Amino acid sequence: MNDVSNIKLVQADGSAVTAGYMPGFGNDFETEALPGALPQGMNSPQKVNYGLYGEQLSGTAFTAPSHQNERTWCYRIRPSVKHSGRYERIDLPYWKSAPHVIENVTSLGQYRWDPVPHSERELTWLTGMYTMTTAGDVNTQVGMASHIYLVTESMKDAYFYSADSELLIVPQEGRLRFCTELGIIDLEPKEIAIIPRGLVYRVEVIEGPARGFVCENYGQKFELPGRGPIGANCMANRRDFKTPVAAFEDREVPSTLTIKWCGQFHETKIDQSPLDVVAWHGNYAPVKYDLRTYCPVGAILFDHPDPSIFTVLTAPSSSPGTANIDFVLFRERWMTMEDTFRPPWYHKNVMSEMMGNIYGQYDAKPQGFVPGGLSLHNMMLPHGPDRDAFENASNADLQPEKLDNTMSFMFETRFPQHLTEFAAREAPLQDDYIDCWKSLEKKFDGTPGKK
Ligand SMILES: O=C(O)Cc1cc(O)ccc1O
Ligand SMILES: [Fe+2]
Repeated sequence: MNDVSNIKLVQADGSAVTAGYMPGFGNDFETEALPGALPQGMNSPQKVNYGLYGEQLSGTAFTAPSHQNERTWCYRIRPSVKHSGRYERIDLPYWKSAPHVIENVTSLGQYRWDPVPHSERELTWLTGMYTMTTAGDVNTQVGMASHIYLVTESMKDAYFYSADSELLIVPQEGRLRFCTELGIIDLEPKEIAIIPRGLVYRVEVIEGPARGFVCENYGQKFELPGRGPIGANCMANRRDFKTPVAAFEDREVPSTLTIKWCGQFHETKIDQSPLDVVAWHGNYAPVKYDLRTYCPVGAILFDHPDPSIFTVLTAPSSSPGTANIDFVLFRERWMTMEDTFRPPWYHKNVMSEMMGNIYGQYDAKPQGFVPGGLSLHNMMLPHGPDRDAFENASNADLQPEKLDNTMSFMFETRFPQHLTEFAAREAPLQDDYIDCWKSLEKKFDGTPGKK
């Protein structure tokens, strides 16, 4: 258990609190850690209570359509310009950004990795971020990167923000605390969090070592998918998303702030904690979500629908219906389809599929795709159930069956995903992955009838 006692969370009566949350996704929140800190009825009074500075954080263009427009008004001890200075380039050698196409690394292929193991190295949220794939272009704000994080150490008097991206975080092991400008998020496996572009934070280890997956979204923000004829309920429901209440630090200690900007990392020295927002209101905020509240909707008579029915969040691209990224969840559910091959069908997909296993067994790959592991089925590369999954599903007695104790996910992007050198040469790549289809037999013998 790491020491998290240097976190000072303040609530209205000045006493310490643990992380507290407000329900909803994309709604307008207001929260104050000290009574009366939030101006009412206006954003920029001539003087703000408590001597705070007013500052706007814009997550979309000022002129974005109103249903997409996101911004938050912060009332803080110092304006962010005081948490800034001269920037010096630093190197985080394992955190890569697109475009990052490496000569002699072949991204075309079906790949699978065992969990990246922990090592003796002491790693923070920044030094422990290992990029597996990149897609699109960080400079033109399209595409994504997938990362594995291995974190053993809390960031001490060190803060970070990404100007390039929002981060979707999917823990697999350990517990982390995200102390952000807008409040505190505690995160553990079976939950996810989104940290918006531009938001300053520090990551502490509550229970380590921690491992998980990150989807770094360079493009338009994640939103809830439209449910179409499904209606107003099921899948991910807005009320199950949780945004932290305001919490601030008034701490004057020499600190560093690291910024990710156009794929590069820059550091500046500051004299205090930048987590000094006492009150805020708006709709641009970090959020967490418990994946156990995801309500899957599926086929109840026959056939296997497209996996888009399990979309938790989607980050749109400029082409309607073709996502920059879909975050898709394969969790516990009943299989009831009659006369149906129930696991995923064999397929080739124009989208590129990076999958991760949080726990349990995935129905198309009963062996080899293990918790903490990843697989990549890149643009237009054939894949599907391994031989055992095929034989079992083709011959199963089709009673209603619960797929239990299973949680895998997919980061699916319209752009091809390029392997990093780390993914190709250092991470535990399974050389024999494609052999899982080798023993699929030819059953056709020219005669009609089911074989
Ligand atoms: O490839 C995979 O395992 C993911 C997937 C699951 C599914 O049910 C249908 C299509 C698909 O790509
Ligand atoms: Fe697939």
